This record gives sequence, structure tokens and C-alpha cells, in this order.
Amino acid sequence: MRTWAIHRDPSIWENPLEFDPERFLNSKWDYSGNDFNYFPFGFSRRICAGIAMAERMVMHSLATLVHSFDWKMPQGQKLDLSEKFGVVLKKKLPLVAIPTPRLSDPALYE
Ligand code: HEM
Repeated sequence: MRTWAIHRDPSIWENPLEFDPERFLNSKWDYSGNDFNYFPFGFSRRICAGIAMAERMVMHSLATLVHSFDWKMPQGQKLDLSEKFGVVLKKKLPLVAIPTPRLSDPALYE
């Protein structure tokens, strides 16, 4: 819960509860466990063993999904980003998004 509280502390973060991924664009963020205001992978001896893989896979998977499909919400539904309380961040309502292929060659989806 320490991590949960620090990452939502308004004396450290501007509008901590706002979904604002752009906040990470301005400067270089050190998530290697040396910045005690920001440690999404933990720190010290139990720091995440998969940082190097996560750095590559998160970017690659997300980029592939955005590049390969147009995404929309089911008809009549609005995006709801509210969270459940817990150690791991979970959405209150599961995300349902509909992909439409956007690449010209269907062979690229095989
Ligand atoms: C964005 C993706 C990821 C995030 C945010 C993340 C975050 C974390 C966090 C917060 C911990 C706990 C650190 C602590 O106890 O202080 C952890 C532990 C761990 N993570 Fe990750 N992780 C990610 C991806 C991965 C991947 C891809 C792997 C493996 C391929 C991995 C393997 C591990 C292992 C083995 C531990 C336990 C380390 C230990 O207790 O000695 N993680 N991770």
C-alpha cells in the first residue's frame, strides 16, 4: 500500500488521479528503483526481474495493436476508466473495445 499511496500523493504528483499519460513525456523517468517517488517495478533486492522484457514487450505489443487495428467502443458505450481498489490496478468495468483491421494486406494478419 506504500507504493499505492506514494504514486497518488498530491504533494509529489499534479492531479495524481487524473489519467494523464502525457505527464511522462516531459522528462526522463527513472523507474530503475532509484527514485522513491516513482517505482512501478519496485526497488531494491525484490525489484521486478522482468524490467528489460517489459520495456520491450509493452511498447511492441501496444504499438502492434495500434498500428494494425482501428479501435472503437461498442455502440452506445463510453470509456470508463474508474478503478477498483487493490494492490494491482484493475478497472471497475472490464474494457471492451472492437478492433477493425487497418492494414491493406490481409496476409499481414495471418
Ligand atoms: C509493465 C510490466 C511490469 C511491471 C509494472 C512489473 C512490476 C513488478 C513489481 C512492482 C514487482 C514487485 C517488486 C517488489 O516486490 O518490490 C515485480 C516483481 C517481479 N516481476 Fe515484474 N513487472 C512487469 C513485468 C514483468 C515481466 C515481463 C516479467 C518476467 C518476464 C516480470 C517478472 C518479475 C519477477 C520474477 C518478480 C519477482 C522478483 C523478486 O521478488 O525477486 N515482471 N514486478
